[in-house]
Amino acid sequence: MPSSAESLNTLDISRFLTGQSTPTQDRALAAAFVQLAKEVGFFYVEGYESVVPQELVDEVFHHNERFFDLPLEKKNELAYTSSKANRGYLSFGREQASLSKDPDQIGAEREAAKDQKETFEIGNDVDPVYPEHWPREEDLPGFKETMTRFYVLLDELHLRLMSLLAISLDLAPDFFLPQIDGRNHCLRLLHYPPVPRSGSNNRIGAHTDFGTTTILFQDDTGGLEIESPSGAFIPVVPKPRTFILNFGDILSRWSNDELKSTVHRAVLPDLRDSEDADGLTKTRRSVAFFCNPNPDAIISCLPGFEGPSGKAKYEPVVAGEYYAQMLEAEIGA
Ligand SMILES: O=C(O)CCC(=O)C(=O)O
Ligand SMILES: [Fe+2]
Repeated sequence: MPSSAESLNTLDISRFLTGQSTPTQDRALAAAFVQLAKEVGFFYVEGYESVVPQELVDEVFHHNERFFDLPLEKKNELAYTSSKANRGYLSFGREQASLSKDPDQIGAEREAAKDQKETFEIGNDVDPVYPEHWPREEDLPGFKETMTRFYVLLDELHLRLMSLLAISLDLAPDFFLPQIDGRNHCLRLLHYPPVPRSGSNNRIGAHTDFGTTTILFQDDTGGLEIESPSGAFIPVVPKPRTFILNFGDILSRWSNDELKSTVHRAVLPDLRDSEDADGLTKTRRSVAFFCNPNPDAIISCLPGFEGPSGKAKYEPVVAGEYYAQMLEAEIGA
């Protein structure tokens, strides 16, 4: 685990994505990927543009701004209805990110230091049960088209990242495919508005993510932090043309806790001379893609992760049921 942000590693996946690397180079990249997943659980990734063009990432951030600038009534028309659907607008205070799974405890944390954020969640747009909460085209021209394109390309990126994990385990690159090919992911736009520095420092409370991996793009404001084993929080400073990759609880469970689902949070950014004249912090925006297995995937200890005892720590679990429980605790039914 690094002691400072500068030492968080960066993996370049460009040659792997474009098929220019040799199998030996792919194995070396896969080994580095898994080592970082085991030791830190958080790193920067560069060289993704052959799959996800940077102009598209910029366009998504532009839409993030336009979306949250909509009048509150418009956003409320798109309100998040249930954690089962997991789609729509989550207004300030609705979700409290937490390490606890106990609704009373989470409620107490919300009272003490509410998450100062609003978010918009987008699913796979072809779900037969839960329709998407798209804004009207006349309100946000191009929004749906951009987000749909981004979602599909990030799904592709997730499949490639999981194939690196398979390669590192000496499994066929498509080993995970039958359990992750259902596009069961959540694309989340986040907006942390300016708030007075005199209040709570919390933007999103300390938590782990739930799924396989999270692909996270952040603007240049700063404030994201990860917890080191000593309990100290380390800043993850913004780095242009990278995303941050971290691992979620399901992958951690799948790997018998070998791959780390690292605790992280966002706090108010450091004070800079050029801002804060009005006593308010700078706005922060980020875009997270929470990758999940298919809802019916059975998560039981992967080959190669049984450890010296040869025993799995956890009973098998159905991915969709596990995920639903986690979401319900943080957001409510
Ligand atoms: O905004 C960020 O950088 C982190 C967001 C996050 O951790 C989450 O939504 O789970
Ligand atoms: Fe998170």
